[in-house]
Amino acid sequence: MFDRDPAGVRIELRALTKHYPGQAAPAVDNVTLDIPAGELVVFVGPSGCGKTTTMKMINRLVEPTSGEIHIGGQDVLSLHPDELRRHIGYVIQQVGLFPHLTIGENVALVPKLLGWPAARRTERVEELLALVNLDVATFRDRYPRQLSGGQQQRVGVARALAADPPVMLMDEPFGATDPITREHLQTEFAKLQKQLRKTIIFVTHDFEEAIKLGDRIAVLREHSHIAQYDTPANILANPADDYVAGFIGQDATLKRLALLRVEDMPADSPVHDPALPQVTGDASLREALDVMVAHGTDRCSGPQGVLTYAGLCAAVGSAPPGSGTDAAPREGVAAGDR
Ligand SMILES: Nc1ncnc2c1ncn2[C@@H]1O[C@H](COP(=O)(O)OP(=O)(O)OP(=O)(O)O)[C@@H](O)[C@H]1O
Repeated sequence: MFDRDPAGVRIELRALTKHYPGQAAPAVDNVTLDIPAGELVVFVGPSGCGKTTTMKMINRLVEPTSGEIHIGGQDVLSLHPDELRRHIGYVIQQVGLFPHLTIGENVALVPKLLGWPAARRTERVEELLALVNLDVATFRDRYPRQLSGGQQQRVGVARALAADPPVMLMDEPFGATDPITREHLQTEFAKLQKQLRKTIIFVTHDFEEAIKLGDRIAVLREHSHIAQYDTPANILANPADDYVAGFIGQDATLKRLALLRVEDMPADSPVHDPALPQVTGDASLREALDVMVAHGTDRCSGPQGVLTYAGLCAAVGSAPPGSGTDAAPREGVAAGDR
């Protein structure tokens, strides 16, 4: 099996097609895509374009009509589907926790199927609940209905990671949670993936979520045709066509600022200034801009030095309003764009 290395393996889709019986057109038509080992690739596209069908062919919940799928060089269609699915983590919007099993039992489901001894399962449950920020003593013996939606989603992620699969498929995993919980789960999950480096395919309708989480984004049209497949920064800077630009919306510059970190910027002046509004090194440039706007100033200080509004503009290749020097943000420009 391809999971000897839990750190992620390459996935290759070759001319993958699904034609559901009785349908006039294929749901997925001739899709070829390479997903590099250890990367998180997001499928974004309108409802019905074939995102879920494409994903479900990878763990064979849907059987392809034609084409090939290789995971870690192994031909997926030659494997037994049940056996295959035990080695691929799967997280869905409806979570799918068993209501009559405790949280601990839910998380240990696949390890139990794989025949792990009880002591190893217990240890793994403790490790995983800690990993997704759930207190073991509080949650292990509760039932799913005793958890909030966000907590249940965390359990869903822990369960998918239980057998340390190199591949995870995630279908709108945070889609059913309220916006604040959702943002929190996204931030936690981004940190987790930095550490784990699984190969992940993540389906969403939400372009902001795609930008925040994706190493790469596949923007899909009808029949899963690929409109653009690139890093978030490249898609924001150079959308392939009007269709992709339509997904990005009006505020591409703000989205690009959200991708860049203060610590990755050359400071305009490399001396920390305690008198200015402060930002942390891991804050995004969008957060730095928010701090400037909130304080009505065109500069703030990170640990490595001073950042200016003109510097932020230069980082995303746009000219500051006014003269091109350190002009203060026009009132309403940043805030009104959101
Ligand atoms: N079991 C099925 N039988 C017949 N047609 C199906 C089946 N499942 C999906 N389809 C059709 O295939 C197309 C793609 O569906 P799919 O669920 O893959 O899209 P999606 O992009 O994931 O949509 P959404 O974002 O709304 O979940 C749609 O036209 C859908 O109606």
